Amino acid sequence: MAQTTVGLDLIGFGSVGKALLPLLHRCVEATGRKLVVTGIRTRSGLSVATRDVEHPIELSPGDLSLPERSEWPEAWTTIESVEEMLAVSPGAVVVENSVLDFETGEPAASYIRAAFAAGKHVVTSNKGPVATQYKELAAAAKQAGVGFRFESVVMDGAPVFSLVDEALTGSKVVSFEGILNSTSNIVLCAMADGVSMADAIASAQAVGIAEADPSTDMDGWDAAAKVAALLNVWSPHSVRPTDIVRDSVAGVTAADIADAAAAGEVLKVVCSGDIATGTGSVALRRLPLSNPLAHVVGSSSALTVVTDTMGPTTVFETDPGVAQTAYGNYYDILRLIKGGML
Ligand SMILES: NC(=O)C1=CN([C@@H]2O[C@H](COP(=O)(O)OP(=O)(O)OC[C@H]3O[C@@H](n4cnc5c(N)ncnc54)[C@H](OP(=O)(O)O)[C@@H]3O)[C@@H](O)[C@H]2O)C=CC1
Ligand SMILES: N[C@@H](CC=O)C(=O)O
Repeated sequence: MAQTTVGLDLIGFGSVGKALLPLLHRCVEATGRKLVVTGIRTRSGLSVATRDVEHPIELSPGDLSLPERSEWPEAWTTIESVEEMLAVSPGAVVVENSVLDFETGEPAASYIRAAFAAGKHVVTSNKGPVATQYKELAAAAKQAGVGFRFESVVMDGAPVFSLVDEALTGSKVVSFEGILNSTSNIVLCAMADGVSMADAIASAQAVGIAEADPSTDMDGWDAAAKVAALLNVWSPHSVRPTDIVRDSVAGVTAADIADAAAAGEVLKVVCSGDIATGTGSVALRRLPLSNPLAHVVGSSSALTVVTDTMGPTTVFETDPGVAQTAYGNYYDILRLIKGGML
């Protein structure tokens, strides 16, 4: 019989992991199931698990810190590794929100494999595993009989994978094109308003949207990881971010932006992919104002998916922050519950 309370083991507890907590209470009304935290593993901060789903991990509301050790319920214990958390905790779902490694997808991909081996479902915002090892991970999840969901990997909580899976079910994707990296778009827009590149990067960091190393955004790797993830999920090909043709915005100057503006154009980083060939690119382009992508500003994103049934269908996401990424995690957990996996 389905458990009333569903435990979540959190790997990574940074901007996104923290933003997930305020959403958890909604689940009871949406599904009749209670979501609680049963473990948290970070690299250098919180590392704790409970042995009992009825004594979940509760953090101080203000600073999200743990209570003093002497006040811990008996069921709580410190953990030394992700593997130990998976073994100790009764959590049914692992929420993987550790940092992006666009070359190997590690260690996140290994954490996800360990979760599958422990019989746990996985939801993740981390592009690395989907961009580098998607087909292997999907096969491992299938073999273990658990769910593997990753809506936040592209465009945060906006429906991208579910658009094709659910709304456009029965359709085949032919190609896609869009603006998928918020940080570089924030920077290009701010520079057009006279802000320096360094200050613009700092503002993307301040809202928690830049990667841990912002050069991952500026050099196009985050966008290449998103293009690779879309190709891996929608095409028969297996690609990696390093296969995606990629431009950097690190060398863009105020003069480049002013030149484009003088010609009635806007500089944008445009991501595209072709399903038949499994090829993709992240290209710095001058777009005329007649192109709808020219009007995607700040952290906003847009993706046009061309399918064999509907032609182009476009999703716009306006001014997302980490709350929208966390919503993607929450959405994935709800889909596991509503799909009968939990
Ligand atoms: N922020 C956003 O808007 C979006 C983020 N994402 C993706 O979500 C993921 C999380 O992003 P965000 O929360 O912003 O990142 P943060 O940098 O804020 O947090 C990362 C967390 O991962 C932990 N961590 C790092 N390395 C390891 C490791 N080897 N093992 C276990 N934990 C580790 C960190 O621990 P410690 O603090 O101890 O170092 C920290 O708790 C990333 O993969 C990112 O690409 C996707 C869409 C949007
Ligand atoms: N660093 C990323 C965060 C979301 O994926 C971005 O800037 O788009």
